[in-house]
Amino acid sequence: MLIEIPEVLNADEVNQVRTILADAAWADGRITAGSQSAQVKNNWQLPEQSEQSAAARAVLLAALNRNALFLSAALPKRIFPPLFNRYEGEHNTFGNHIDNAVRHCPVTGQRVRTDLSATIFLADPDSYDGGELVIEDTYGQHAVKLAAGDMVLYPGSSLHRVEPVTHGARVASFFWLESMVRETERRRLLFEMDMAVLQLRNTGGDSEPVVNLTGCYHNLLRMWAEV
Ligand SMILES: O=C(O)CCC(=O)C(=O)O
Ligand SMILES: [Fe+2]
Repeated sequence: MLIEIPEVLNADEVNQVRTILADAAWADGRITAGSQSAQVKNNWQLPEQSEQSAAARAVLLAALNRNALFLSAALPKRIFPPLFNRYEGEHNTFGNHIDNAVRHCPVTGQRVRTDLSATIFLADPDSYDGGELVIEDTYGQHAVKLAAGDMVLYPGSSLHRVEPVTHGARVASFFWLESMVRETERRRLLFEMDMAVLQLRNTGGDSEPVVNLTGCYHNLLRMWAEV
């Protein structure tokens, strides 16, 4: 399941993050790549321990933690501290790869199973050419290029790539998370149920069947969640 979540960051927060990143020292993106993805990775990344990473990350994590759609779709257990990347010049790109299954976080010292991968776009899509995030799933390929502040969430098991950036600069945050519900299909079912219940509540209020359905949602979550 691929989910696009609009305006995770509002315009002020996008500007805040852009200002923080404006005078950051970018490093070779291969600093966090596994041996296979390092062969196809050609971009820039902010060192995860840098002051700017910490400041920009704080803005993002606050925004993620208040976003109901994100919380419902991801059911996060552990969020790997968001990283920042930049594709600019000499046709920066990141070829087909699947993200490492488990990541060790140098900031928290925790291991995170990458059930979900995420990108939050930070540059205006009109300001650069190329740079689509192409994600393959059982329904084919999806090319994703979103407005600044928007996020895409997709299963960590997906083959994906970033198309070459042929003009301008593509700046984004990317990260992984471990979900309380490991299986994509279970998570998807819960998300669809949550959204449907929300719609019913908004249109018809808390009728008895709606209360019962809400109970079913929580009882399924109780059955499947690892916390
Ligand atoms: O830049 C992106 O949108 C994704 C980056 C990516 O796939 C990765 O760093 O593993
Ligand atoms: Fe990736």
